[in-house]
Amino acid sequence: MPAPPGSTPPPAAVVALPGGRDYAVHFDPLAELARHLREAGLRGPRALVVTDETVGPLYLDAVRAALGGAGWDVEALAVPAGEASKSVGQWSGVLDWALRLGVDRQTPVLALGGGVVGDLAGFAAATLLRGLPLVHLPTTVIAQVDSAIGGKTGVNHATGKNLVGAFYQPRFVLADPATLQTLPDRELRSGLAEVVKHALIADAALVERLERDWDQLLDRDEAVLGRVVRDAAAVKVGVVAADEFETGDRALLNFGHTFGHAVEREAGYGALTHGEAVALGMRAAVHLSASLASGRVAGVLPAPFDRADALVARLAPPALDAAVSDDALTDAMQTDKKRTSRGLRFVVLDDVGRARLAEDVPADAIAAAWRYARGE
Ligand SMILES: NC(=O)c1ccc[n+]([C@@H]2O[C@H](COP(=O)([O-])OP(=O)(O)OC[C@H]3O[C@@H](n4cnc5c(N)ncnc54)[C@H](O)[C@@H]3O)[C@@H](O)[C@H]2O)c1
Ligand SMILES: O=C(O)C(=O)C[C@@H](O)[C@H](O)[C@H](O)COP(=O)(O)O
Ligand SMILES: [Zn+2]
Repeated sequence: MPAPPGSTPPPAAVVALPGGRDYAVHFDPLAELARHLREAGLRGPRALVVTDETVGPLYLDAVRAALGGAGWDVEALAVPAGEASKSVGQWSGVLDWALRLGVDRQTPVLALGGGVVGDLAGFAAATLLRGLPLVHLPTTVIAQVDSAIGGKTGVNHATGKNLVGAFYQPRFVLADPATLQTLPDRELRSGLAEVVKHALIADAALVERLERDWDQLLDRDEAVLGRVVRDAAAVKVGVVAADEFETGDRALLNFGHTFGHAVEREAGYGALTHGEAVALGMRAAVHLSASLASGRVAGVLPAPFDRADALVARLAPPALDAAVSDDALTDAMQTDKKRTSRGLRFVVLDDVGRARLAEDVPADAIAAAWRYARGE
């Protein structure tokens, strides 16, 4: 939420990283972009904006206005909106465009949009001239609480989700809360899936507030949505600062994703939103958590998993396509990046607000989790 005139905006969250790579996550209007670039030591004068064909018409003028007066020379590229743009082909297209413009290592890449633009532009920034300065300007809930923070960049491959990419941290993140007001309802709900994920794995107090304030969130009450987005982003900031390269607890951010990424691949990238697939995946993962805690689970889940399940149900995940078999989905999970030589690893809940990794998960528990996600 923008700070009222005359008041001091709340301090930014800082992702603390070794090697002088700390960066801030600002919740501030896009109009403040030139100041944040200056304060981060970025001077240009040229800036490359990568956006998509939906977000560009909504917010590119605001970015141009913010930068134009401060002497920046802005070049912009809009890719088609949607998950299909997270492809090797689009990544290569961004490289072609940037190299044609004759960029140098002082040219920042500004990713204006949701997680698709952030992951794609971030990977282009990571690979152009072996690294151009990257700034995220996230405009979806998913991007403001999750994808713009933490440095995972990349694109999808037919073999699996996000299989081509790099860890590459931004110089800063500038999330304008006002941009969330133009999100379609489907995308708002989709973004709340990652919010619910952050709450379930690490923040029991946030679970309680989500349960209490859900209707106001769906109504986009600025104060309620603004606070929830900040708190969910804070979970990500903390996890990334503790484990940048996912050698330990960062894997917990993958709650619901082992199942969810398989759903995205089997449905065809873009058929479901990432958040919808993660919501379905969390339904399966909550069931798996209950199975591992209490053996075979029939009917209503035992406490505390019933509570986690009820929160996930508020996301109203779509039905899993009956034409896609559970075996196909289980096969698709084999490309998961958390896999080790011992097999798949799943993120499960021990309690609401507490998660862990589970190995050696029995095949029948996975099959039962898929059936539960289908509502069987
Ligand atoms: N890197 C990470 O850590 C990370 C974390 C979570 C998700 N992701 C990735 O992010 C992607 C999903 O992100 P997403 O949900 O933001 O998808 P997205 O970028 O496709 O955006 C969703 C839709 O909303 C539109 N849109 C964006 N901002 C808007 C606004 N303010 N007003 C109106 N329309 C707007 C977009 O054009 C698009 O059609 C997935 O590819 C997922 O794998 C990455
Ligand atoms: O930042 C992370 O770490 C996450 O796992 C966040 C996830 O929400 C996100 O979807 C991520 O891209 C998944 O990562 P992957 O390594 O499993 O592809
Ligand atoms: Zn995700």
